[in-house]
Amino acid sequence: MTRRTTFLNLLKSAPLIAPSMLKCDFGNLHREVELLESANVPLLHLDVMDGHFVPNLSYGPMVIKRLRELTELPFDAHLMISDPERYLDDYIAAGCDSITIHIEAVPEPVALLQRIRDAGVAAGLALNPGTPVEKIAPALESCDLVLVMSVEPGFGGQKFMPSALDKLRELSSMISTETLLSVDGGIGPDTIGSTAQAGAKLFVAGSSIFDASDYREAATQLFDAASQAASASL
Ligand SMILES: O=C(CO)[C@H](O)[C@H](O)COP(=O)(O)O
Repeated sequence: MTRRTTFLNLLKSAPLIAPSMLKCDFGNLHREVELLESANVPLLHLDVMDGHFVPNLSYGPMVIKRLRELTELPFDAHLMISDPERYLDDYIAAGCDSITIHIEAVPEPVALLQRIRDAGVAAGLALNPGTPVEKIAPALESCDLVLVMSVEPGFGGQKFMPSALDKLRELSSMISTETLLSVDGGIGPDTIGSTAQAGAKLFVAGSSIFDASDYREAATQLFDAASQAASASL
């Protein structure tokens, strides 16, 4: 079984709440991972920023490799970087289970998505708030995951942009049922329901988990809100 197959199997347990490891306490990574495992989250979302594609820097493959030694939770890596093809092998070797690149960084992404799949890793494509869905349409068959940004990428703690809802609705009618539709930015108890109704299955949550005193309670609240909204829209 490849990492890609295991990652895609997660879809069966949707809604999936993915803590965004941009907002964690980097001085206590081991403790943070333990707390997230006790919170029963199904995966971790790793925000990789290069200070060039986005105006912020986070962490790279060395930190991810060390994190990999701390947990068996699947890693959903979101590369907010220019020239991802240059660094791809490092993220594969670091133990990522899915790797998402940005259409704004790779306007012709099919070959790179295929390279990710050939490495046995799930391939994802993200689009920024200002990018229309048509830009990624030709590449959708090469995607295991599609990530709709509901804030401008770069920082946690921003306000959810409702324009993401139309994109989620449009994409859910375009992708296969085996593709994970993901949303990232400003996801909390008040916003997750509308994104679940619009078709999202994987919800990246930073502030709404890491600013809470009890990660388990926060993740459960998000899971329940997404489940209720998803079943109400059936
Ligand atoms: O990719 C990101 C920012 O580029 C983060 O994943 C995202 O913003 C999560 O943080 P929050 O839930 O606080 O919005």
